[in-house]
Amino acid sequence: SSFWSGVEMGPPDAILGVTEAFKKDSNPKKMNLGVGAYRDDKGQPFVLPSVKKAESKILQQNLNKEYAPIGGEAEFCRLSAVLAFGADSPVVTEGKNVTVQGISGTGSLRVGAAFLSKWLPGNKVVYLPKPSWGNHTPIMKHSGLDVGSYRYYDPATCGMDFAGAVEDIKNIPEGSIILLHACAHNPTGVDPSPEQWKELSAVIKAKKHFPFFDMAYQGFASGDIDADAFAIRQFIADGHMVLLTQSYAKNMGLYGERAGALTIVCQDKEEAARVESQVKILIRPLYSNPPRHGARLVTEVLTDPELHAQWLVDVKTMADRIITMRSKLREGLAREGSSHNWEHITNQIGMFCFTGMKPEQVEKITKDFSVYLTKDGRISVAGISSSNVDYLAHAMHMVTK
Ligand SMILES: Cc1ncc(COP(=O)(O)O)c(CN[C@](O)(C(=O)O)[C@@H](O)C(=O)O)c1O
Repeated sequence: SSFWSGVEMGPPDAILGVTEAFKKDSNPKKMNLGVGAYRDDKGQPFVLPSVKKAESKILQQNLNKEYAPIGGEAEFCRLSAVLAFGADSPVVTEGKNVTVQGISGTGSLRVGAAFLSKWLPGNKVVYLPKPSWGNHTPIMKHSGLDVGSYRYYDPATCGMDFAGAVEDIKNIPEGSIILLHACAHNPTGVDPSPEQWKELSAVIKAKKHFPFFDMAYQGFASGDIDADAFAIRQFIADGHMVLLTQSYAKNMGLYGERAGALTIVCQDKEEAARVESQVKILIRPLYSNPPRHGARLVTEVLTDPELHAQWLVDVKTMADRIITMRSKLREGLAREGSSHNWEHITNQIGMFCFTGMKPEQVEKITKDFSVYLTKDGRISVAGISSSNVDYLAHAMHMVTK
């Protein structure tokens, strides 16, 4: 017998498994609305022009392939902190930030959670919004944290259950970890308003909770880098010490390059030095040091003024196309004669739309129309184009009428 005869077949990933099923479907009208990856209006992956130019500049520099430092290149880390907090933020100007390069958003979340699990003096339970990104729970559990939840989404309105969120956060044991999506909430596309962020900040502060921000979509939600960083900057202004993870998968299209960052805000440089030493001690046995190409691309784009300007255009182009597809889908459903209120399709923001379709309707739209999406009814709006939006509206109408 084999060593592995006891290994059972695991279930396909709830999100990435949808793409596997999509690839097996021979229907020419099939649509993949599963994984949160941007596609242009021809349904093709999009390498940002700013990134392409940065790449050719880098190749001409004949750089070597030496190991990066455990925490990644210092310049990449500095630029990531500036992007998130703003160049004039005291977090950056007073060196209160420990910022290391992570393996995109997922790797940054994993190291951040491991750090909290080992060093946070409070209640080592992280409370996720209900619902949250499917991978958050296993990432947190693998890091040694227990996982709880707080109300966030209201199925009745397909909007935010703000009163429920505040009440739950008030009742969570003092000094717990509250995970917050900085913008473009996944899977619901529902974000707090600026006023609601201010109230959440006050409640979290009053309860001495620890805010853990996951910012995987900065710039990608509204098309404005600074607008999408409102929440994180508000919490800093309100005096919170936060942990932040960033990803360049979406806003720079660096999905497969795995470029991301983890920041832990400290009270001063001395404390930052101690914290950084412990973060490196966690990284070394996990993957030793991060991949360099993606970090070099980010650094080139953010430091070359022409490329930085081009990048702002590129990220706004992506955000605007998604916003346009939301409107076209809603108009298409109205044209189909749907009697439902689909306002949430255009009220929600970012990569995803939480359609409100029930699991049996999701099953039917996949079986009858080869439209692929996750069981929770989430669709990646980026998978919609002007050539398939009417087909989708028809399919959604047929399974929801
Ligand atoms: C809230 C959130 N946080 C972190 C990540 C990690 O992203 P990365 O490690 O690639 O930087 C994602 C990506 N989530 C997906 O877009 C999605 O939900 O489809 C998809 O990329 C994924 O991996 O699931 C995310 O939605």
